[in-house]
Amino acid sequence: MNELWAGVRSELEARVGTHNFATWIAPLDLRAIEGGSADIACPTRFLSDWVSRHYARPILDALSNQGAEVERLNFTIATGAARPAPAASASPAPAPEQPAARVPARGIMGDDEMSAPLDSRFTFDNFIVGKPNELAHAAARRVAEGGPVTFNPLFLYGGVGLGKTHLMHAIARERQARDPEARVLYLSAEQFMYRFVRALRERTVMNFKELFRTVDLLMVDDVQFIAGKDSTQEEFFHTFNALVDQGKQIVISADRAPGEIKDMEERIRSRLSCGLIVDLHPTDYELRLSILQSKTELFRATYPGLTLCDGVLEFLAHRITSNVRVLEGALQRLFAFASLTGHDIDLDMTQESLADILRASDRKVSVEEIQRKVAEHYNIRLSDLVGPKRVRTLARPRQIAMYLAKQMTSRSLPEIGRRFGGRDHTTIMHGVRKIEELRREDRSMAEDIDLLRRALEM
Ligand SMILES: Nc1ncnc2c1ncn2[C@@H]1O[C@H](COP(=O)(O)OP(=O)(O)OP(=O)(O)O)[C@@H](O)[C@H]1O
Repeated sequence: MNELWAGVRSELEARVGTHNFATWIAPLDLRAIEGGSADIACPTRFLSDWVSRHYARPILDALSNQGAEVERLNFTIATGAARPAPAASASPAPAPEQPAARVPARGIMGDDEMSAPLDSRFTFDNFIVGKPNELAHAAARRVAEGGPVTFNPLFLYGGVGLGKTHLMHAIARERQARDPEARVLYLSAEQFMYRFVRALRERTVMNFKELFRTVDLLMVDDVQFIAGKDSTQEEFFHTFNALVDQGKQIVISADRAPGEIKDMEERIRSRLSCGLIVDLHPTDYELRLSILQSKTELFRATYPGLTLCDGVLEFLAHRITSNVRVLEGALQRLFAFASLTGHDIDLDMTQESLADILRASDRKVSVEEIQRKVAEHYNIRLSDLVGPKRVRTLARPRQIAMYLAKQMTSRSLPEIGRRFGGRDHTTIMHGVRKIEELRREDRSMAEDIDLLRRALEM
């Protein structure tokens, strides 16, 4: 069934175009074919209505071309069972302002193939800065300016979809714009490995080495990929050292801090830790709202005349906390639906058309898990965490647990209060506000909370 559906999907993608495919077909899943009827799971009623009205014929044709005898499509609404919707997909949703232009960075030594394409949307101008990413942004800007190398490497890390690649592309683009002669090389660690393997196969390792050792700025995205790949790590290590020795800037990104990358050789970890290590923290509400506001301006230019009702962006910023890519995809889908149906983008339409994304974003961690984790982290007893004692050593962790419970679960304040030994909702509100305040003022407190949040999200 999977193979058949994969064939149907690729045929449909070619027939309806990437954008329509991502919006309408990607969220569908073929479950069974019986008695001439194909059972297709679909995340929302809205989507199934639209697909059955507009895409039934292409789907039937594609099924038949793949050898399946199907006369009817039967859509069922499957909670949380669909394939990733476009918003949650691995590749960024094409932004409206430009047709996702990917242009190669100026390659080193005239070889354009060496540098991976840069996404023209990933610029500093399009990067929204907030508390969670301000340090990463400032460091990226500093590197993009060029001049004497002050920290080497710049190591950017953070969870999925928080803007690492965006910043890397922005650095490459800006640096190249400031200094057209500079040899800037941006590529993923995976591409580094493939190029190295190809050089081994084609016996062109000397050329490979020369190319990589003569760049002015080397940027390697998702470096965790080479963990456990011995000869690639070895080559990476030598490239790294050669460039550092020549005073050339290196920028690295990864999904975690150097010390936490498993199967990475110790000497590489230690090299990676030598420069500036900057964490892109999970987004907060304010940053999500600013990003949504900025992306909305872009969408308005592509879909003029659509009405976006009050409260929709706030609702999205509140409910979709996972990552910016999902947030962007959600907005993209809303505008696409609205332009096709002529509806205003209001809360009802948002809830209906994004039901699958909202469900997936529902925070699944429980208040009890949060309490356990916080108690463990501060080395106090769970019974003390929820109990009545007011000493500071218990009260602060308790307020942190209340804050996380508010942030990470959909429980109301009274519900949280009940789970904290029957406390009143005003006590919970006070605790949440206190921590919000402390987070802003006290960096180590903010880091502690982020650490706990990440541990709970794992
Ligand atoms: N602060 C921001 N302002 C504007 N757009 C952002 C911001 N952060 C992330 N984005 C957007 O979110 C999407 C995902 O970002 P990006 O690809 O850079 O994430 P990443 O951290 O590299 O994730 P991954 O680990 O999956 O590679 C991109 O479209 C990017 O433009």
